[in-house]
Amino acid sequence: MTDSALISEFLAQNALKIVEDAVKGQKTIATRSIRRGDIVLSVHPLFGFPVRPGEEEEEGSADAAEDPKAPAPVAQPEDRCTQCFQKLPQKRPRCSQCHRAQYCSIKCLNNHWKVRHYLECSTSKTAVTQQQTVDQLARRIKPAYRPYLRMAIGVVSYVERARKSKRLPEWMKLQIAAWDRLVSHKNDHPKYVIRQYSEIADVIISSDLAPQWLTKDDIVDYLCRFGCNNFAAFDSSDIVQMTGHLCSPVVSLLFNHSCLPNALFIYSEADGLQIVRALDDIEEGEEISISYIDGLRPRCERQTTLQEVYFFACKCARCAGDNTDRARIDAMMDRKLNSDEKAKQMPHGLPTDFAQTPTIEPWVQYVVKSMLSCLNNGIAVSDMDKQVLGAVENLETCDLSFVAYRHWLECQDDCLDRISAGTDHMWVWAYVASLYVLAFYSISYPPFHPLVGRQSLQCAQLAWNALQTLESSSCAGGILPLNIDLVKKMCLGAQIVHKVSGDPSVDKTSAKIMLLLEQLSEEF
Ligand SMILES: C[S@@+](CC[C@H](N)C(=O)[O-])C[C@H]1O[C@@H](n2cnc3c(N)ncnc32)[C@H](O)[C@@H]1O
Repeated sequence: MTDSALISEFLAQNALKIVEDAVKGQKTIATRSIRRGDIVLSVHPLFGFPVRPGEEEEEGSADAAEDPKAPAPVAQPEDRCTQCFQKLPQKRPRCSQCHRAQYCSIKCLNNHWKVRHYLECSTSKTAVTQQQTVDQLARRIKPAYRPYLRMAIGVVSYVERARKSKRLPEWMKLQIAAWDRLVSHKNDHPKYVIRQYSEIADVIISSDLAPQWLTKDDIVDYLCRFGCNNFAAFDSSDIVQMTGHLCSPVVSLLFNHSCLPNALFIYSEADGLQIVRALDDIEEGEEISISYIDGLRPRCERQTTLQEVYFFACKCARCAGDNTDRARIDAMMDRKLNSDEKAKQMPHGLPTDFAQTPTIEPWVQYVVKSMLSCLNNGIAVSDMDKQVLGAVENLETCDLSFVAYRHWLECQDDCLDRISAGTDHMWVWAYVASLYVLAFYSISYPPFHPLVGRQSLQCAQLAWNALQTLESSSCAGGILPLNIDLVKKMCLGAQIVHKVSGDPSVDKTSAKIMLLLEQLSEEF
């Protein structure tokens, strides 16, 4: 089957269609209506590997490469599972053939073998030598670019395999066909990035890992493609902690970016699949989009990253500055604060008098309540705008800025630390801090984003703790910004949202809190 036929067949199987787009190159539309939470597609990434300590510095950092002639440092042991990228336990099964691949469980070992390791596993001696070569080569590259070197070597080995053998699994043929069609934006990358890519290319060419047919230009082109098409794998339980690097050309090829996307990609650790799920109902003919960056970032930051890394000016509804609540909030977050304003807007940290009744700014309460009631009723975000807009109208004059929000995030950590010290009212403050985060999440992410659900559940858990400690210290529940109905709604919100990410543990926890709240409300 030709490359085009492979891709067309995959699209047809998943009820998707690629169409040309004057601005974005091409885009993918649904050829059937898709329900919120449905899987749009799932595919094995072409290549992926866990993050390594010390290789996560910002791109362009001044960190120098190590002197390759210097004595080799004690080898940094891989501390993550080759399949799921989770931290390895003390007892870690290894592949009995190459002894190199390590896993957190026999299940991961078996899954990895069945899907790809049977193809790449070589004798223990060859595998160790190859790994040592890659590690040695990596020392000649700045830490931030080492994942690029590993990725280029990995992709080259798969392309080489495809050239030599026609008997590859279908998913791999599909991924390689898609890799060939990825945009590279070769002429758009800044000179200093191309210089780094050239250095990596030189290092690979000079090694015995480079096949004969590979030129330096090929490698630079591969690195450009990887630079604007790569994915991070996140821990599926919190979707925040980065666990690995993935190269999944099919997903890159198909989905454009939106700061308010209608789909989300997740790395499903158990089976090593990259899964794209609908975050909202998607109509037949509608474009399916994902977010390349964290939607929590303010508009100016998002636009800069999208321009510098992906080479386009984002004109999605959220960025276009239309008259919605989200656009207003973005405008507020973008506002440059002079130092006087900063001082005025910074909350002074958490009060030390914990017996004092905490206050939540009305707009935060309003945004949270509106969002949760929309979640409960399954209302679309466009209708939610009308409700939230009233609260957001006041934002321009409100004291809270993005700077303050960041500060609140720190306060939240601070709060959680202090909770362990055992002060009863700290739970209330932790709840307040987490409400601020929920308000920002609910205006920055699509309403059914798993992070919104997780945060709702955290608020509910903190509220439950607060209610309990207040009850035991005989404080009147009424004076608090704690309302049992609101907390129940949060649990429900969390349940609904988590149906989208398919995490059953959230359902269980929220059902338990709901039950406890029922008992508590009878006592009040
Ligand atoms: C991962 S590819 C997506 C597929 C791409 N549209 C194509 O035609 O091959 C990423 C590239 O698509 C384009 N792109 C993605 N989202 C876009 C958007 N919202 N607006 C304009 N261009 C976009 C940019 O050129 C970006 O570097």
